[in-house]
Amino acid sequence: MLDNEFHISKDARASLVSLVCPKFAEHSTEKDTMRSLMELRELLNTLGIENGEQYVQNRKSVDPATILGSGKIKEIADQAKEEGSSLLVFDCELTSSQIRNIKNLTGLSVVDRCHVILEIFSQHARTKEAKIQIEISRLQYLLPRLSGFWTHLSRQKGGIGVRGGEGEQQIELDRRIVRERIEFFKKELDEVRKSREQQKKKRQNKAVTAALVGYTNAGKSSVMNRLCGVEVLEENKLFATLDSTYRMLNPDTKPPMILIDTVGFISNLPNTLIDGFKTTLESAIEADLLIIVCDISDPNYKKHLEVTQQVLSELGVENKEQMIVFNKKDLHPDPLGQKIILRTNPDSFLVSTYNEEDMVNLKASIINHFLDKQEHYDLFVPYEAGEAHSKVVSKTNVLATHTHERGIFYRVRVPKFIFNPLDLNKYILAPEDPLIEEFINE
Ligand SMILES: Nc1nc2c(ncn2[C@@H]2O[C@H](COP(=O)(O)OP(=O)(O)OP(=O)(O)O)[C@@H](O)[C@H]2O)c(=O)[nH]1
Ligand SMILES: [Mg+2]
Repeated sequence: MLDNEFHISKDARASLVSLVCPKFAEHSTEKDTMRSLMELRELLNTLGIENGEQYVQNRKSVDPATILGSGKIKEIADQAKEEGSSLLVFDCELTSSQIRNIKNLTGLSVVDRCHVILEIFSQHARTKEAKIQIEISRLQYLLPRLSGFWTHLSRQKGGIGVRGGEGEQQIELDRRIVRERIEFFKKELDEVRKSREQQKKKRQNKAVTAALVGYTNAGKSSVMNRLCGVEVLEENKLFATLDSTYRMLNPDTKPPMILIDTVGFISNLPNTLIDGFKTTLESAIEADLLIIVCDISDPNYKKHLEVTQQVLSELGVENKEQMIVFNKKDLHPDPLGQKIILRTNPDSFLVSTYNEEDMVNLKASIINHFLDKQEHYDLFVPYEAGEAHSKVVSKTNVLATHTHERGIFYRVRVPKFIFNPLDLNKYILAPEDPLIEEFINE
């Protein structure tokens, strides 16, 4: 059930296939396998594909030709056909020859977890950059697997009975077309990036940014909507958000504070996608603060945090300042467990996006986090320095002012990178200046 562009058809009914094998990462115990299968079901639901039975085999080692033993595969195929499935979805990555072997054994369409994730990304991308980036990732994923899909394609095109040689030629042709398309999209991407770089430069040093990151469906977009009073798409679906969205968190501070909503993470994210998504996550790489949102009501929340840290370290930002927001506390009615979680995770908050007070407090904490990082300056600006007064008022956070017969005393808070170019250094009062004492004690 793949179309000519190798998209998975929504009309397909899918049967899920997996294994428990001590030597296979993420599938070494029954618990791991089941957790991952649950997630695969969610992924298929997100695609709108009906999912049927799941079939799991316990194995000492992986069969290199067909992952599970060929006898078991045939048995699964018979049952899958009986339940009306036309698609086998393997909850692991399959090579081209594995896809081909399993397809030849079963006569069913065969896709893997990576293909499903790519399909969702492909459907949910909104901006031009994300669309191009995902198409490149999808084509790069397809390229080495074309021969695996090909018998299927030939059948779809009414090509039953094509001779082996003809098939090989066709695959070569397909590969060339795909390679050319990858090149084409890469050039397009370069163009789009150039204009984004320009926008980035405009933004730089004009605002401080915090990026909401974390596992898919944790509630990142909901936090963004509540804190910034906007309406970004929030949905009970995996990967509802694919493009970074920037929204003003607080326009009244100097510089203004901006919150960024980003694409969610997931375990077993294929490498081709991580590379592709570095672009989408660049906003997180550039952000001054990472706010990790975690769904505390999910029994696998620890695993989700682990995956999040893993992806962050793959992006090279694991040492950036972090804050953890444990969300959906309304679905986790265990006060003792909540206390333990907060104590074991410093710099963390427990919230529900449905709770207004929680959102007010969280917003204040984020704003204070930035303000606390700013430098304090005590300035004395003579009345005649008209422009300096307007710079102080418009570019810094004024904490206190006192008028004097010769000028105005200002106690301000502002990041160094904003203060230095303002050329106000000459008005800074030395800490021992008696004027400070006079004003502060007033
Ligand atoms: N019960 C409960 N549900 C919540 C809470 N916060 C968010 N949700 C729900 O969780 C689902 C996912 O929320 P999103 O904000 O779309 O999650 P996300 O992290 O942006 O997800 P992706 O964009 O897919 O990565 C939605 O159905 C929200 O309504 C909460 O505090 N409590
Ligand atoms: Mg989202």
